[in-house]
Amino acid sequence: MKMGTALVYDEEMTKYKLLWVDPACKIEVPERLTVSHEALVKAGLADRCVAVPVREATDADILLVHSEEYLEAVKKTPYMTLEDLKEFTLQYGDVYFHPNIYHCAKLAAGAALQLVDSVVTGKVRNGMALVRPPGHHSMRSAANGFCVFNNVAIAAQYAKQKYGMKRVLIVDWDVHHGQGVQSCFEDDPNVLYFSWHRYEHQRFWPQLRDSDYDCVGKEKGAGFNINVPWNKVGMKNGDYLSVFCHVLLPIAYEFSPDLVLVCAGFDSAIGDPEGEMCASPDIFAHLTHLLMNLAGGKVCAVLEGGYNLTSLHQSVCQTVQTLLGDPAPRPADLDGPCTSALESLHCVRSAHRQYWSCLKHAAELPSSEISTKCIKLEEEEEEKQQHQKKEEEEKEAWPEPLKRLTPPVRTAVVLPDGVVCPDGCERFSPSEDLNILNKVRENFLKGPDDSDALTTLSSLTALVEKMEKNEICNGLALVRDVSTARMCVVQHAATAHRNRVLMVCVGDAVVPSPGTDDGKTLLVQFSNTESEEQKGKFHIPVCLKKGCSDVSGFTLAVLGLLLPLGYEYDPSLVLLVRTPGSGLCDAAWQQLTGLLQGLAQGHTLVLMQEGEKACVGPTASSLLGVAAPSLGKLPAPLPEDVQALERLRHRLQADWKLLQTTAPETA
Ligand SMILES: CC(O)(O)CCCCCNCCCN
Ligand SMILES: [Zn+2]
Repeated sequence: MKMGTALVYDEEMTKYKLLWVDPACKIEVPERLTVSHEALVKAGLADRCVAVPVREATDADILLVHSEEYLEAVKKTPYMTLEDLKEFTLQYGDVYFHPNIYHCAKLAAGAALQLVDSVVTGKVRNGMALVRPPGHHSMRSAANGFCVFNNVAIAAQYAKQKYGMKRVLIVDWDVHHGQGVQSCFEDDPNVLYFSWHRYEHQRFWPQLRDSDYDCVGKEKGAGFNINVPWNKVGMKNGDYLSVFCHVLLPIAYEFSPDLVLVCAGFDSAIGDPEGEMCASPDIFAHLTHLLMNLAGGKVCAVLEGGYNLTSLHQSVCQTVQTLLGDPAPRPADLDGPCTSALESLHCVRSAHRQYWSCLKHAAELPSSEISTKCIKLEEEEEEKQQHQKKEEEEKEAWPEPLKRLTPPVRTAVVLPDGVVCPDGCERFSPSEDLNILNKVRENFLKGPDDSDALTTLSSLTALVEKMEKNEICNGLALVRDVSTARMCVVQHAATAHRNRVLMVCVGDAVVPSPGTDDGKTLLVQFSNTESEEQKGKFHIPVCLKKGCSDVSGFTLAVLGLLLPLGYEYDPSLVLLVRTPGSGLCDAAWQQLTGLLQGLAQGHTLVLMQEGEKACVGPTASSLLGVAAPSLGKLPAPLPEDVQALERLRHRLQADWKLLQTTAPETA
């Protein structure tokens, strides 16, 4: 499977700027590109990428989205005087022209197409295009919001036309609504457009009614346009992750795209004067990671906005480093979604219930139609506070994202002699560490002669040690006795260090509750056996009617339950245990293994029964960072499973805030 990350950049795109006074446009400066590229170079990330040259988009490329008259009009701008340029600009909103902007706009669109070519032809796995002018606001016949040509919309049409891509997902995490993208694809069921954006009940630019959650697409495209309006500023990492886990990912997996395009705007990060949000730059490592198992990993990120030069370059680095396959940093102290975000979440899920089976049984909008439209009153008086907030914003400070050091060894394996070590992995040699051997001997060995158990268990203990020291990223062990191995790892990890271990068990073997409910271990078990006894906060049995053999139900449980739990729990180690009889297909297993690596800095330890030899290769592939195979278009999950998950989420959300999908009952 092809690895490699493309980086498309050319300094020519820095060679235009605002030539007159216009407060609305002064934030869109050439330095946005130079600081981003220089940061990638300084962090040693640019060198790790495959440099892909830009090209000019041709007329034919541009006409995939824009009208001839618009293109002909823009073609005249290089020859205009300053006065003509000002005149020409007046017909559009919040955008400026420059003698060289037409050239740069062709390069920006061409860069996106070069990126699509590199990814779709398999030259690289994924990539990022650092471009300006941005694109997602430009309309078929109009420039808008610093945008001239709609880079990502052109890329999507290009991918469909040139490569016969059936389904394209566009994720727009820029803090503004990409109305240009929405209008291009709103009746197209082959392009799923997702956007969140600062909205404040239509009071924030571009103040469009069509940016609200109830604009779901038109005619055949109904359901394929997802708008998540932020009606308050100050949204944080927990708000963003909730929307990914409870809206975007379930629908994206059901849609099963052949290609993922990202309108990668970073004005949704903390410090940005436009967004006024509070999400930290490292959240983009997680947002990127969560998309990387879709479309077989074919992810193309194209820069849109981002106006705080510090959070911009930090966010760009977080994104590119994740595309390169480096483990994401731990998501520090996540809060649950705020009330306003929950209202938006609830409204979006209700608006899309009828289109997506993953949402079919999402909480019904009460007859009072909790729309986010009626909360204007209280918003007015809060208006003033927001302005004071703006002043504070200037001094907004946030910690520099932690260095994401990649361990020297990516994947270590503990395998019986007869099993070959998968390519790219490193066989982990048994430990000679005496105190480990003695501890294992006295705690876990039954008979004295159990030498190969001693070898296995001491190797596992040593492996956990090396993961704790970040010398090894992740591991895989094929063991005779999974339950003893599991206890050995949990006991070592939990006592030896101030660890939290997330244990995910897949299969029907009954797993005893972890010793205590002290929170040192969170056990989530997927099976088809209904457990009668009431479990504590840290033991969550997920019962699916057909167990893990039903990919749709399993995927929904992973995305809407396991991931939010995992992010909120924020473990230092993920122990993924597969017991026989899980009925889980390889692709679903690899999706699970891939997604879980967003936690614990990628420290995932997979334990499998010796009999599961056939699963070693696929598991190793995911642990090495290769994207999991696509699950294909997911059929509807069993209604009883969706309802069971809703009930489980409802029961647990008091303890686990990231499981919430509706606002607490307003008094
Ligand atoms: C690519 C992008 O979405 O970031 C462009 C945003 C355009 C914002 C226009 N209004 C600016 C008002 C200045 N206070
Ligand atoms: Zn923006």
